[in-house]
Amino acid sequence: MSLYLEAANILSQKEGSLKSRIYSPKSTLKSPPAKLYALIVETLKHQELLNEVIGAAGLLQHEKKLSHPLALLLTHDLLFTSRGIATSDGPLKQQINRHQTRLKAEFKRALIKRGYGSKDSLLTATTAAEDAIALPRWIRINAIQTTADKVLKSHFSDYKPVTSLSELTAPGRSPKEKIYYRCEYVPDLLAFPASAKIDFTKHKLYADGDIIIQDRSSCFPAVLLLPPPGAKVIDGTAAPGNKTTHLAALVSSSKQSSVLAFEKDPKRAETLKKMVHKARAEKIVTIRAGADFLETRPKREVELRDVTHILLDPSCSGSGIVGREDPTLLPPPAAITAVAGGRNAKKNLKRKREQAAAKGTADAASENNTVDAKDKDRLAALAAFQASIVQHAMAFPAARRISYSTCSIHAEENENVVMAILASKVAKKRGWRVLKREEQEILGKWPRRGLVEHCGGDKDVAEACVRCNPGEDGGIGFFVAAFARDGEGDDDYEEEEVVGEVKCRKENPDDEQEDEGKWDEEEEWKGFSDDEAAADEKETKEDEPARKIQPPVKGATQNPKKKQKRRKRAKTGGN
Ligand SMILES: C[S@@+](CC[C@H](N)C(=O)[O-])C[C@H]1O[C@@H](n2cnc3c(N)ncnc32)[C@H](O)[C@@H]1O
Repeated sequence: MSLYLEAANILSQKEGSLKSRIYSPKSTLKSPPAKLYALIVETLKHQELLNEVIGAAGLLQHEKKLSHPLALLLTHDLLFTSRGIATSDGPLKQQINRHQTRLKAEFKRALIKRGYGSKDSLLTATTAAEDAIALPRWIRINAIQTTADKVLKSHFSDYKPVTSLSELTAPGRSPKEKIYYRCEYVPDLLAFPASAKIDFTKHKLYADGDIIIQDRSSCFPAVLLLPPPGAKVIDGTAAPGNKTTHLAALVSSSKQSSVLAFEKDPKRAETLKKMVHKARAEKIVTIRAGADFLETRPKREVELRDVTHILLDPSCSGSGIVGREDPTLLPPPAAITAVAGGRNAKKNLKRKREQAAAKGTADAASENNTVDAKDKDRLAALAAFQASIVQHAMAFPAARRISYSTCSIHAEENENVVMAILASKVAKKRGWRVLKREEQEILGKWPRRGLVEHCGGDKDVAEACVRCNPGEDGGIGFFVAAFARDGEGDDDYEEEEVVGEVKCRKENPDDEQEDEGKWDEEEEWKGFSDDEAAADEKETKEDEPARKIQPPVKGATQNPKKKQKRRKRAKTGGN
C-alpha cells in the first residue's frame, strides 16, 4: 500500500495517539514510520488552509473516490513540497494532478488572504509560532515525600542549573544539553527543556509520587493562598487534584493541618482520589466526593467553622490552554464535501466562506482578550458561576484568605469577576478586599499583572491580579487573584443572606442552556497529550459547561422581564 493510503488509514483511526498508531509494535505498516509521521504532522499543521483550498477548488466534488484525509495528504505534498506527490504516476496522483492549476491558484489566494506573500513566508511564520510554543516540562517536587535537592542529587546530578526560563528555552540550544531551571516563583518547581528526552509520566519519580507534573501557572493559586502549616484549608473545586496536593504539600509540616477537597462530579472525584493517593497526601486531605461546594452551610458544620484558607479554581472556558498535543484530524468543513452542482452548493460555499471569515475576526479579537458577541452570553454565564462560588466562600466564618483562578485569558472570567466579587454585598459586609501585590509573599515579584482597563481603572486591583500569557510565560494562559479579610467585618453574616445572593446567580446559566452545544462544537481545543493532569483539565473544560448548568428552575426562563433582570445581575455581578 502506498505511503499516502497508509497515512490516510492512520488518520481515519480514532483510537490512541498518532504516535501509538504509527509506532505500535503490532503495526503491519509497510512505509517507514518516521516518513509517515512527518507527512501526517506536516499535513495536519496546515489542514485549515488545505481544507479551504480543497473546498474552493471543488476537489472532492469532482473526484468522488478521493477521501478527505487522502485529499489533504496529497494536496499537502503537491503544494508544500518541492518534489510534489511522492508516488509513481498512478490513479492517486492523476486525481490531484488533473486539478493542479486550480489548486495552486486557490493556494495562492489563501496565502494572500492570510497575509503571506509566498509559501516560504508561511512556513517561516509557522516555525516561529512553534518555537514560541515549545513549552518547558515542569515538575513539582512533592514536598510530602522528598525535597528538590534530594531529587536533583539522586536523578539529575549531571544536569546544570540555568538562572532563568529564557535561558532554558533560548533558541539554538542543543537538545543534548542537560540543563534545568529552578523556578524563583514556586518553591520546589523545576523545568526542563521541551526537547529533553525525559518522559516524566514513565519516570520512577512519578510512579513513586515524588513529583507531580504540573504547569507553573497552575502552581500559582496555592502559592498565592499560602496557608501556613497547621491551617484548615478547603479546595472547593478539586479534581483532578493538582492544587489539592500542592496545598497538602505546603501545610504538610504540621500534624494539625487539614485540606478538605470538594468535587461535585463523582467520576472526577475518583481521579482526585487516585492523585491524592499517589501524592501520599491521604493523611492531610479528606475528599468529599460528589459534594457541591455551593451547598455547604459553613456555620452549621463544625468541620467548616474554623476553615481559614479556601482555594477556588472553578470550571472556565479554558481559553488559555495551549500544549504540545499530537495534532488531530479535524472534521472536514461541510462546504468541501458538498455535492457538486447541487442546487445550494454555491450558496452553501459562500455562506461557509463568510462564516470562516467571521471566525477569523473572532479569533483575532480573542487574542486581545476580548470575545465577540456570540460568546459573550456564554462567558457571562460562566462568570456568574465563578463569582457565586467565591461569594459563597466569603461567608465562611473564619475564612481569611481565598484564591480565585482560571485557565482563561478572557477578562470576562478574570478581572471582571474580581470586580463583581468586590462589589458584592457579602464582600462589603464581611470586609473582604484583594490581597495587594505588596502583600503577596512570593508572587508579588511576578511581572505580568491584571488588565487595569478591566478593573474599572483601579491600578491597585489590577496590580493584585496575576496573569500568565499562553506560551510566552512558559505554559498555559492563567489568571489568579486572592482576597483577604482582616477580621474587622461582620462575623455574624447570616449565611442565608449569601445563599440567597448566590442562588440567583446559580440560576442564571439556565437561561443559556440551549447555547451549550454550540459552544462545544465551535471551541477548538488545545491541550497536552503527555500530561495527565492537563488532559484532565481538558476533560473538565469539555464536560463542565453542561454539568455546571443547574436544571432549569420551573418558570425561571418563562418570564422575559425576569430573565433580562437575571442576565443584568449576572453581568454586573451586582446585588
Ligand atoms: C478547573 S477544575 C479544577 C482543577 C483542579 N483545581 C486542579 O488543579 O487539578 C474544576 C473542578 O471543579 C468541579 N466543580 C465545579 N463546580 C463545583 C461545585 N459547585 N462544587 C464542587 N466541585 C465543583 C468540576 O467538576 C471540576 O472537576
